[in-house]
Amino acid sequence: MEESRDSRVKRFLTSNGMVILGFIFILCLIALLAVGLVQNKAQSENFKYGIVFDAGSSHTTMYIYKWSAEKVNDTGLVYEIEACKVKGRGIASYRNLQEIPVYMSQCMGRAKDVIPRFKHQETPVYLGATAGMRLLRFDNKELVEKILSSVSSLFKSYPFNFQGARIISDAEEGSYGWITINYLLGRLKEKHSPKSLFWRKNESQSTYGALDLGGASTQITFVPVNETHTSSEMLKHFRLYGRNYTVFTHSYLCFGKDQALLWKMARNATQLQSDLLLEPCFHPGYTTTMATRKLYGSYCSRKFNNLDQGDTIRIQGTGNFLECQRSILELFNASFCNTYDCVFDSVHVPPIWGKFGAFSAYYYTMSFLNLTSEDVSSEEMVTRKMEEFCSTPWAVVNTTFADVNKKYLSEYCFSGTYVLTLLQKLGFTEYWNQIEFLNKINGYAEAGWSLGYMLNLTNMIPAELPPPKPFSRPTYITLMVFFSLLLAVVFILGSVIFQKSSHFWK
Ligand SMILES: O=c1[nH]cnc2c1ncn2[C@@H]1O[C@H](COP(=O)(O)OP(=O)(O)O)[C@@H](O)[C@H]1O
Ligand SMILES: [Ca+2]
Repeated sequence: MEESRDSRVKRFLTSNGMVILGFIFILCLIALLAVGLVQNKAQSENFKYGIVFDAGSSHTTMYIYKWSAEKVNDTGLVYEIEACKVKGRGIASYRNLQEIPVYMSQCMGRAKDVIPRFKHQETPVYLGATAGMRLLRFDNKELVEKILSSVSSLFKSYPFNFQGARIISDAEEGSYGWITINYLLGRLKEKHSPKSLFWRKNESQSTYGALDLGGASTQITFVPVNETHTSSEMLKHFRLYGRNYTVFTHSYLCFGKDQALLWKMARNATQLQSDLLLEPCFHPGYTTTMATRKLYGSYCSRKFNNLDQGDTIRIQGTGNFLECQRSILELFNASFCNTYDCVFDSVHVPPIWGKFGAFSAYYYTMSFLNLTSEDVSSEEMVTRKMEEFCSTPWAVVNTTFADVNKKYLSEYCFSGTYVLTLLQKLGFTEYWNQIEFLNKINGYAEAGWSLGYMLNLTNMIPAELPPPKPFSRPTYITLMVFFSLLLAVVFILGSVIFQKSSHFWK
């Protein structure tokens, strides 16, 4: 009786001890998993940063990009955390070089605040200048060098890793814009299906063409269906994520919207008998004056210089869409064309096909005019809107859009008509519904050449596709948890059975 009570107590203690042990074992496993997860999360938060100054003809913008160091070779994972508009005009318009660092340093100060201090030294800074500086280079190479070296010495005085300030080429501007949008839209990398343990390729996705409209130049870049009839200078070859791409890219200097307007007005002003220019692309009732030095001062408008004119001309809007479009059409000289796929400026653009992303001033203009929606699927709809908008008196436009920047507002009739005409000339008449007007893509970053430029210079897009991991991260974690729990159950069961069997043998 005494003995049996003793053995019951012993058995009770042993079996409960096993339970407690098993419990501790499970707790340890859970703790291990939790530590593993937290550890991996901390690793993925090892971020990198990059700074690109887009020195356009009208203004400069500083973009700060951030990405996870772990996922460096994936696609669509870099995002823009800051877009700082540098105060003042484009860098090519400064004659007093002391002014440039004053404005630039405000954005550089912002970069110092936004990027953690311990990352400053490893963060690259690039400045790329576009058509404004290309135009200035025709007139004054020395001044171009001075501007770039003034910017460079400012950047060198900051704790970042300065990588250079230069004018990017036409082809770079077009190609990097194309890379940016296709990277952000996830069009460069084949997607793998996570449903299958065996990775398989989805059908290959086609890329988007890129349309960039600036103030001084405009670019079109896309993969042509057939490149055999295209001049090899306009074709660029890339190998990205294991695939070869041949893109057609062309930049039209002077066909940016600011230079086109100046050029058009200078052309019309040559026929003036007085100092009054009637301008159909401005709203009725809109008046302004312009220094002839400015009107004829650009490389693009200079050939119309009329020496007989005084210091200023008066400009008065008439708000006539048809007249406006007619005067814009005169800029597109097709006299060298001899085949159907030929457009302005004697450049042969291959036939348009596939989807296109239109950004920068294409987007700003069409978004103001409410013409970016998918419902606006034809050229006629845009034409009707422009006819109505251009004929609206300036007083009405001005009060309706009281909070819109006056310079942009006064030019939206011209800009909208110009966008319409330019797209017609590029061959989009039948393909209007193939165009998507893009600004910030999927919330990651603004469309433009600057992200593509940084991706290229930091080697973030590998030529070859990295071999895929056998399991996706969620599958990996699920399997780990499952096997750990199985292990625990087996261990506990084993212990219990062992315990029971040892009693049996006693
Ligand atoms: O809010 C806006 N509304 C209309 N146009 C804009 C707005 N913001 C910028 N722009 C225009 O976008 C264009 C940007 O051109 P950019 O300065 O990049 O020249 P580039 O690319 O030819 O060197 C300019 O024509 C500028 O006036
Ligand atoms: Ca630009």
